[in-house]
Amino acid sequence: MTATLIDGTAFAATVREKVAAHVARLKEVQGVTPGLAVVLVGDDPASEVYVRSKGKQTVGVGMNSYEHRLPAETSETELLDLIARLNADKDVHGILVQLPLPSHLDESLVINAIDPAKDVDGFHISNVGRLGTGQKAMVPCTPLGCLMMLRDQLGNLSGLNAVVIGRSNIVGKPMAQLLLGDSCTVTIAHSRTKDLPDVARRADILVAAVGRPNFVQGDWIKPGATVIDVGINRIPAPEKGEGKTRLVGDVDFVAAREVAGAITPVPGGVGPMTIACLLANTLTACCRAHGFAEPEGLTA
Ligand SMILES: NC(=O)C1=CN([C@@H]2O[C@H](COP(=O)(O)OP(=O)(O)OC[C@H]3O[C@@H](n4cnc5c(N)ncnc54)[C@H](OP(=O)(O)O)[C@@H]3O)[C@@H](O)[C@H]2O)C=CC1
Ligand SMILES: Nc1nc(=O)c2c([nH]1)NC[C@@H]1CN(c3ccc(C(=O)N[C@@H](CCC(=O)O)C(=O)O)cc3)C=[N+]21
Repeated sequence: MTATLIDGTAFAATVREKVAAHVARLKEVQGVTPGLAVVLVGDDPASEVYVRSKGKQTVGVGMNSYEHRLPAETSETELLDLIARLNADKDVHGILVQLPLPSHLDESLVINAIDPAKDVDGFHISNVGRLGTGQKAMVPCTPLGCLMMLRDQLGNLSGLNAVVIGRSNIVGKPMAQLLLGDSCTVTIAHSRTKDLPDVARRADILVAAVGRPNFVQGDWIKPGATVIDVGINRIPAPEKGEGKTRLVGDVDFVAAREVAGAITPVPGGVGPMTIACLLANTLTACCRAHGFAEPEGLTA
């Protein structure tokens, strides 16, 4: 059996359409345009690409995009000053500080300086606590996108065994919280997990967020399982020419698609959904800030 491909590119386009329709209504009825500020410190080329793509898509759904590019040697005080200004700016409903930050800047300190109501990444300690206690939160974009695809694919997730490989604050942990929120039986695996292949084989839902190319093997997958590949790994692709690279996930896709029931590809899976969910979160933050009705189907 060959697995169903979960088309993240197409799904993300439907999310953006919903966001765009809601934004158009807000502008017409309320005279309010949601705004997203993205802050990039330094000139990491991969981050450059993502930030540009975010800016384009933000404008594409009718929202305002504010890009702030700061030099790598920006001081913590300068960055905190900018965040304070964005917190106070009523035209800015969402703030995203692109990670990783240069090593002289304290990531937790910077993230926790963002107004939690504008924290569209969902990384602020108050949003993390809210998610963990089942209170209304801003939910991290990547796990939110994964949850949307899982609900669409499987309907009700209740009672399913979910295994998340990876325990980072930005993907693994919030993913586990969301799956628990949908009443899955959740296991979080990581680099110290014993017998990882056996743990993975129990999963009806397997989420790989490891950061190692083709790490999850075909025979780690329970036949019929739904596999979500979060990994974005750039590897050499000499077949495309000297010095060329290509993107692969954390799952050995060719082997896995023969065993899984459904699987997300890389590229074209979780990545596009992450950006679509960032736009959805900005719209949600704008609606909450103004006391407007929230969009349906775009939150956890
Ligand atoms: N598609 C998207 O939108 C996004 C994709 N990503 C991608 O997802 C991947 C994960 O990102 P992120 O969570 O930030 O990564 P981190 O490096 O922060 O976390 C990786 C996790 O994988 C675990 N791990 C590493 N090696 C092994 C191993 N041999 N066996 C089991 N577990 C292991 C680590 O365990 P331990 O904690 O024990 O060290 C850690 O918990 C990356 O490829 C990243 O590029 C990230 C964000 C968004
Ligand atoms: N504060 C913050 N929030 C983030 O959400 C955040 C971040 N920092 N730092 C970096 C990671 C990574 N990330 C991705 C987003 C989109 C794609 C994406 O669209 N990928 C395309 C391919 C893009 C390409 O070709 O390079 C795909 O998978 O199809 C990938 C990765 C968000 N991150």
